[in-house]
Amino acid sequence: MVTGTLYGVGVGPGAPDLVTLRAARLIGGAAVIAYPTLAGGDSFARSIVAGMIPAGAEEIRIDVPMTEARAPAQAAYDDGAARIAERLEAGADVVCLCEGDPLFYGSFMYLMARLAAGYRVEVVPGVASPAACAAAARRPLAARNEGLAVIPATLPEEALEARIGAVESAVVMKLGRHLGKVRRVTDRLGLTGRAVYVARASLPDEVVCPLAEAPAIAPYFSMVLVTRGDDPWL
Ligand SMILES: C[C@@]1(CC(=O)O)C2=NC(=C\c3[nH]c(c(CCC(=O)O)c3CC(=O)O)Cc3[nH]c(c(CC(=O)O)c3CCC(=O)O)/C=C3\N/C(=C\2)[C@@H](CCC(=O)O)[C@]3(C)CC(=O)O)/[C@H]1CCC(=O)O
Ligand SMILES: C[S@@+](CC[C@H](N)C(=O)[O-])C[C@H]1O[C@@H](n2cnc3c(N)ncnc32)[C@H](O)[C@@H]1O
Repeated sequence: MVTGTLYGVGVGPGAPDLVTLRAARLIGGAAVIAYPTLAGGDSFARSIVAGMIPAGAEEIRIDVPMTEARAPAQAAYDDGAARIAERLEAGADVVCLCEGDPLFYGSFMYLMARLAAGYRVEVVPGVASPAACAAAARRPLAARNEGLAVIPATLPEEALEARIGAVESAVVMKLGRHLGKVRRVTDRLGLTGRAVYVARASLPDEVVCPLAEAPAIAPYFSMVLVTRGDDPWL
């Protein structure tokens, strides 16, 4: 029997009308859908495309412990990949949902690493969150000869300072409880005044404000955009 195809489908940053036509077509025709969930809770990725999932589609929930320790998440991906492989072996295609873009800090890459040697894999890119945050803030990410660094706020404070201090423009992701640390760093670098905070871009409760006015603890789906020097796009 011919085995099924694994699709890694980006569903964008939150607004359902930022889902690509290709993603919508695959989700709308899916018999088996897989997605990551957090501590038994709901899936953000699934909520974005809930209106596109066919009634009666089989759903594979992969409960990923989002902890700093790698081993629990790895065990969850092992288990999820095994359940997906069963369906692929039976000839079914599996559509795996991923918030934003699947290969940009996305959970899908860990499933792909486990399944790509044995099965056909196709990846559908999605609107990645830095693009959505730049749009929300009406702020270019990079221009002309500028570089743009993508920096996780989960790094230790000294590493964060070295990296933000070394680049022209940065998007600092994964804020959550790390926001205070990021603000201390931009204060020391004299960049707080050039930094914008964006939370839940493209969703109805989106927030855009100067970093100085951001809450002390941010939601996980938020980031800071930093540019230094003169605005090169002027
Ligand atoms: C450890 C930690 C640090 C870090 O972010 O690196 C981390 N997630 C943390 C927190 C957290 N994550 C999420 C919320 C809910 C917010 C809410 O619902 O409001 C919260 C907040 C909370 O728990 O309170 C949701 C979430 N996370 C990812 C997706 C899927 C996606 O976006 O694709 C979704 C949406 C799922 C959905 O669709 O519903 C993906 C990833 N998150 C990872 C790690 C990697 C997986 C682990 C691994 O494989 O090791 C991976 C794959 C990215 C990677 O590999 O980098 C950090 C621990 C706490 C801390 O340190 O503050
Ligand atoms: C695990 S990464 C996933 C990134 C995703 N695959 C993408 O392409 O954007 C999660 C981080 O993406 C950022 N993020 C995702 N969606 C967002 C949104 N709608 N608004 C603001 N930040 C978002 C946040 O910094 C969050 O901590």
